[in-house]
Amino acid sequence: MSKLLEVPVIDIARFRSGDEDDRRAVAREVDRACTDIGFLIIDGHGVDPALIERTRAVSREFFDLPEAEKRRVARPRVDVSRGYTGLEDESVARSRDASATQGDLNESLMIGPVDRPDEAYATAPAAGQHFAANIWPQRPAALQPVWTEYYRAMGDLAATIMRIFALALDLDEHYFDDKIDRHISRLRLRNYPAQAEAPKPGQIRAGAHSDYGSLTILCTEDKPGGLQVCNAAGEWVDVPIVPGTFIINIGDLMARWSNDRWVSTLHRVVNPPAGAGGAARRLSIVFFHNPNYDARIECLPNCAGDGEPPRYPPTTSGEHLRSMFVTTQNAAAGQQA
Ligand SMILES: O=C(O)CCC(=O)C(=O)O
Ligand SMILES: [Fe+2]
Repeated sequence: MSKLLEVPVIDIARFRSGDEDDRRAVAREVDRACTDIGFLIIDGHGVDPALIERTRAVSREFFDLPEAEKRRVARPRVDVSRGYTGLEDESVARSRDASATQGDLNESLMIGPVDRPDEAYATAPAAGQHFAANIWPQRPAALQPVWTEYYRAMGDLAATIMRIFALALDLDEHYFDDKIDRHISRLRLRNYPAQAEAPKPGQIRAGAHSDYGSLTILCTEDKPGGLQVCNAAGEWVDVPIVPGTFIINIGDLMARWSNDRWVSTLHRVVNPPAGAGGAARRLSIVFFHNPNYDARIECLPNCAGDGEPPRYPPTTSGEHLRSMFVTTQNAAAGQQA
């Protein structure tokens, strides 16, 4: 079978409520998408569209506030991935290429876990800053409750997807359950403003990068200047926007777990064409699902074999993520990690 070169749409309702054959059929489709392109679009996910709309509305309201007010909830340190990051303060491409210095043309606000596990676990030395307190803006007042609800909904959806992943990797469906039950995921809203001035040479909305964690759940909108992925033929292809769906991609930890059977694909967000005007403003709701900080990330038992040794040294979710967070921040460059 030739490789998929475009991102496929997969209906996961058949996994959520189907019989054994349906569930395995979904897992096979997902395995192919993760092997060939690392991205898929999911339909039939069961998330309430009204919750998505409310999340979008409160977030847009936040980004419309004056810059000085947004800076009041600024990200405090490079290793604390919470709060507001301004336009050009970050270069995600640096996660893969140390020489990439152009600031990304988006601003963002992010939170981490909204439900704290027991205190000893949350404050253990290995927990680092992964359970740092969230930094909530005062306005809009509805942002905290709405984002909290959205974060929980994404945690549940990610748990379902991780079960599909387990089946797709020929593991017990519940293999990942105890590795994600205290997940250190982040919810990040990215606002890509319309571009009144031409970007600098080489500067785009989000530079080429792969995501760092287990999987990402993206809800975006159909605007000029969108998401592209680099397929197995080395071509940048647009990810289609299908109303009512989420875009899912696997992150580096899933690639490491599967010993590169699955690909953590390079992707980027390109600029709108010159003259696109105000219509080019784009808002993405990005949920980065990350396993428990102490989850060991090492080649899965069935992903290595004769002639196929493990390609990566073992690490933990917490350590891998910390090292990626600190390499991509411009505003805080030079600050201690
Ligand atoms: O906004 C998008 O479409 C993608 C953003 C992204 O890749 C990221 O935040 O990691
Ligand atoms: Fe990304």
